[in-house]
Amino acid sequence: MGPEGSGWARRKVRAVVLCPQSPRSPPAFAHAPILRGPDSGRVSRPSWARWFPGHPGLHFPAGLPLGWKALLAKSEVISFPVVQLHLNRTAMRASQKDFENAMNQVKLLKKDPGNEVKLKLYSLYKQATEGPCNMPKPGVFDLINKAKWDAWNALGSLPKETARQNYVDLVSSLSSSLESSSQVEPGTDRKSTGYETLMVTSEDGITKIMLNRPTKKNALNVEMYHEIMHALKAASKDDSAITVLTGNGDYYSSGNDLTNFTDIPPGGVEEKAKNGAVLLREFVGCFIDFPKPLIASGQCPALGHLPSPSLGYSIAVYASDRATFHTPFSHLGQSPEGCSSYTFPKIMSPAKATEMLVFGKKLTAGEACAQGLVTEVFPDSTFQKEVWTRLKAFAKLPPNAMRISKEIIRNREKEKLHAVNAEECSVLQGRWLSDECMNAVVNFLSRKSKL
Ligand SMILES: CCCCC/C=C/C(=O)SCCNC(=O)CCNC(=O)[C@H](O)C(C)(C)COP(=O)(O)OP(=O)(O)OC[C@H]1O[C@@H](n2cnc3c(N)ncnc32)[C@H](O)[C@@H]1OP(=O)(O)O
Repeated sequence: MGPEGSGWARRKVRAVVLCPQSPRSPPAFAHAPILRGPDSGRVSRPSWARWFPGHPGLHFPAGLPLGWKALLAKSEVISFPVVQLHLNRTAMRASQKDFENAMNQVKLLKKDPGNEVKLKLYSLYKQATEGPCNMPKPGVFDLINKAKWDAWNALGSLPKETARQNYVDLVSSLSSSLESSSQVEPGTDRKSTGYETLMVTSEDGITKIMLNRPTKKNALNVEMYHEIMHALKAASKDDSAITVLTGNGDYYSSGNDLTNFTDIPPGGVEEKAKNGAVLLREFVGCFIDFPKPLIASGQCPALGHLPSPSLGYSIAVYASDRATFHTPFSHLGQSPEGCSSYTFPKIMSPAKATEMLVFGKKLTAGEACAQGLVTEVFPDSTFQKEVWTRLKAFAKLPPNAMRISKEIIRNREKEKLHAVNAEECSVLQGRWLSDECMNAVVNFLSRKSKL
């Protein structure tokens, strides 16, 4: 079926990829060339699409290793429909109808999302409907209109369709975070800090960093990696006593966003793998160096690599009896990261760590607690109440004493952890260039596999 076929129109859209090079950079798709979609007018084309063969004007990038070339060439012959399907689904973006639905959803929000979010909604709405800011700048004393103008103007030349998609995504995350009371922890809507992929709040001596891409199961796209690092650095300097890491929605996290693999820079996949290793090393380094008590609070399944740093370096891990812990590195043709190759065998036992890290065994919260990875498990129904009562009590303890105690517990290991992190990232850099990894990613993206 061709791109204009009705099957295309009915398929769901996949996430588009962000570019890893610059911290807090705008999404790569904001600058991508344009394709025409069946029901959404002009839609941006994912930058990775040009590396897939079989489409007019698509070619192999310079520096593509033989293994990948062979695989891509093979997919041209035997799996062309898969690649075609994926391109099409990605190319389709939020339709006018999705946008209108989102506008109606905003009116139905039961809680005020706060001024910062409202400004974001306003600016995305204006950009989506009128394009770049076209109003004269209000005077300095016209505070409200000036704030609105600033927010809209800050979107620069973001394409209308990207603004429309971002608006729909934002409303969707707001709906799930503000409306789902069982998932929302105290303090969630008190302070929004302008992050795209996180909700960060600070209250009662506790800074809470909540992963906030519930529709993508909190998969870590490149922006989220940078935002988590930014939030951790800010939390290490703020006046809170403890920091809590948690996830919004029905997954704590689904690990690395596998679409990260599809945004190939001009230097080819080798440059991509190198950038990924640099990013991961810096990301894990932030956890190693984080000076305050860090508590991971997981009510839901955690998958992939966020569990590794969270489990390895948190001073405490609280889980509900619904949570599971899964590090399926081999399934994805990858290898352990987040220092899990060092911390897991120490915390659990080499044999149990092998089951988890090599064979990808998924642990229930109870099993993870019995293995020492999780501090305590609570019933799902009372999880939030019990954990937050405890956290609030911890946050009243003298902060300097807690910081110094953490330091003395962890500092002897710091150098070792940084060395392990560097080694793991270097091994992973090689794995990302392997056919095993490429196959696993293609299988997920083409919907042939899930974990
Ligand atoms: C800097 C580099 C670091 C490298 C080291 C990292 C290693 C890892 O993290 S390994 C782990 C990678 N993660 C995965 O392989 C998980 C893949 N996801 C799944 O298997 C499933 O999505 C699921 C089991 C997590 C949930 O299944 P289900 O409840 O059926 O939900 P959907 O599959 O429909 O997911 C909804 C939506 O979210 C997208 N999504 C989920 N996880 C990811 C992901 N990791 N990467 C990209 N996208 C993800 C999924 O594609 C769906 O999107 P839409 O189709 O657009 O609705």
